[in-house]
Amino acid sequence: MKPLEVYNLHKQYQQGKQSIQAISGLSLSINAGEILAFLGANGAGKTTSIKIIAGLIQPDTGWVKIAGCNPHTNPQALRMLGTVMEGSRNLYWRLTAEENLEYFGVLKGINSSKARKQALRLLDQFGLMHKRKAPVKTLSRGMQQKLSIAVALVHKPKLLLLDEPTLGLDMEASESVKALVRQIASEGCAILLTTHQLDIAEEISDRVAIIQKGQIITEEPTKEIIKRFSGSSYIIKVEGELDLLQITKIETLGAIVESEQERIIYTGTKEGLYKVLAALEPLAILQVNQDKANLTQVFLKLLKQHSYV
Ligand SMILES: Nc1ncnc2c1ncn2[C@@H]1O[C@H](COP(=O)(O)OP(=O)(O)OP(=O)(O)O)[C@@H](O)[C@H]1O
Repeated sequence: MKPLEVYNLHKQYQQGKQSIQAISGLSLSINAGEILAFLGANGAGKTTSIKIIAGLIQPDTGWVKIAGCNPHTNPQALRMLGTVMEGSRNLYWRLTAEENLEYFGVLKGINSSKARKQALRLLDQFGLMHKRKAPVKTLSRGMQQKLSIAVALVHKPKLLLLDEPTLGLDMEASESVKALVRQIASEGCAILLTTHQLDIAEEISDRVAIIQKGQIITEEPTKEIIKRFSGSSYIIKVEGELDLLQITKIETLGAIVESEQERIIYTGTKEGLYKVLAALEPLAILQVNQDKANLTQVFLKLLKQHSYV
């Protein structure tokens, strides 16, 4: 049974006389231990989808199952769900870090002695033990964010909805939250990550789903999508100067010599690349790098392609 299955969701909002189709036929699923980055431009339909998954709003048609339970018909589903939404922290500011964890644990249906044990385990795992007795309002933003995630995990959910986990955090806090997110996934929790920080999504997600105008336009493993969009250009650096004959030879093969940057660019097949490298002999080849796309480029290209469809 998958931690999350979403099938054919549709949702329309009514605004006066105008109807807005926020979601049209959205389906996706996440396996245990997997991080799915759910990406889309402003207004694409991410929040609406997440609110439906969290049982907060009803879809017009379609269904959601969290570990086999539908959150719209079976409240048990919410026991298997943890949510960290940006902007609305799931914490009580006057309570201490430990009290927050215990309180939310009990609220999610675990008994108080288990909640206490879980609280201590999470405080330790999240590096917050020294702030155990500190009221939340006195914690730094990074610590509050870590505690928010810990609180969402206190009842050991199968699925974690994580919205903008590193927004506004400094480098160190951001690194630590990223490592924790990966660790949580490696312990078996499925994570639905929404973020506009595409470098973070690229770094920590296993799979990417891109939504545009309420529809998924792409869903594939992060590494594969990057590979698919990475160019067939190679950047070659050699030791020493090229002579005129070599320059003519490699230019005939389609390479471009960028003398100022002391590099050669070749766009083409691997076989073509080998011919260029052979033409450079006897100079020593210092490096050959393939031009690699990043998720931001992929995302922008896909949105552009699909806006003409
Ligand atoms: N309560 C509402 N009433 C009317 N329209 C709404 C409502 N909530 C969202 N919408 C509209 O539905 C569409 C999808 O919005 P949604 O908030 O789901 O997008 P989003 O991808 O989360 O955007 P963002 O990245 O800006 O948060 C938008 O056109 C939005 O204006």
